Amino acid sequence: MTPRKKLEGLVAATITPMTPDGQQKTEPRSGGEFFPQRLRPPCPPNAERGKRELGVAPNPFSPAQFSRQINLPVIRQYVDYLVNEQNVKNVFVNGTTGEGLSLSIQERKQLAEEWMCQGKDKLDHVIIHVGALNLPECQELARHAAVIGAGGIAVIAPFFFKPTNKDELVAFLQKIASEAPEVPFYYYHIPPLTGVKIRVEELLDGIKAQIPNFQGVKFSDTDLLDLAQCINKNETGEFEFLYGVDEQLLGALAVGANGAVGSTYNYLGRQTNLMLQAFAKPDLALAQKYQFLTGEFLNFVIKLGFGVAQTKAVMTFVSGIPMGPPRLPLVDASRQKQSHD
Ligand SMILES: CC(=O)N[C@@H]([C@@H](O)[C@H](O)[C@H](O)CO)[C@@H](O)CC(=O)C(=O)O
Repeated sequence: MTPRKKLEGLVAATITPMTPDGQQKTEPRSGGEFFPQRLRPPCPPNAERGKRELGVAPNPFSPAQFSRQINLPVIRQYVDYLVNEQNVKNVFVNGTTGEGLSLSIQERKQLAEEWMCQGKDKLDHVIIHVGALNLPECQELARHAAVIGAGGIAVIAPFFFKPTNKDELVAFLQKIASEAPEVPFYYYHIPPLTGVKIRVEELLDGIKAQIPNFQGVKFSDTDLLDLAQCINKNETGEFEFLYGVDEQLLGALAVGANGAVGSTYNYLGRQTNLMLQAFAKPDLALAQKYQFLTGEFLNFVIKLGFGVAQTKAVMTFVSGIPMGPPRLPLVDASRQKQSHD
């Protein structure tokens, strides 16, 4: 087995492209030979995608509104854009930016497969978020991610019935991680959205004994003290800490974050890579300059109301790749603006 390349640097939190009219684009296109033949056919044309999801034939008469809204054919162009234009070679699929929790299980699998397929020989790491509100779905997605050869899986804390302490949270994560024991496992810490505020530093204690494939944390919180304490505990460097608040990445790098996962790396990847280079040099003044640029941009758009819908609009504008509208309950950025006017 070739040793795994360490996950560091930038990871784009991918957007899920959707068609404006709810119709799935079906034009056939070429794809790589990714999946082992015995498991599944390699990158079939999109018309066929979804018909053979783990052997389950979809009902052609069902209102497949939800699965038809995903614009799978643009993923290929998206991969090329990230790699060639933004110099970003890692992706985090089906997370917050990807509206993962608003997609059906089947859609999440299709997207994961598409990213694996189109990213073959182009991307370094494809991490699939497999978190959901119930264990069976998380486990199913974890097994699926393992079958398609994902470079890692990540899980958020469930946020309807919430774990109230570290043991409950670890027990939940363990049941998912053990379904894909060979796949590096990341805890996705995002308390502003989950409301689960269990400190990661606490969670790390003894984690390897319970989750042998535990690989690290996607840390999407502003609590840099918690992050710093995690990194301080990680003396041997066995875990990776990927920071998820793009506007203060430089602070996270200063306390030792290995890299970052975020929405802005879709279109500000090249610029943020320059910040990473300046920080590594070290040229702190230059690194600050880049961080301030991101901060100014985000400060401006956050005041106007910034979220996944706006990320889709910005990415469409910058890359020229049609990302489409978000799925309800999120609404199109232009409509959202109108309703606020
Ligand atoms: C709440 C949220 O969406 N946070 C973003 C950030 O990249 C965020 O968009 C950025 O820092 C701007 O505030 C990421 O942490 C989310 C993310 O990585 C994901 O899509 O899973």
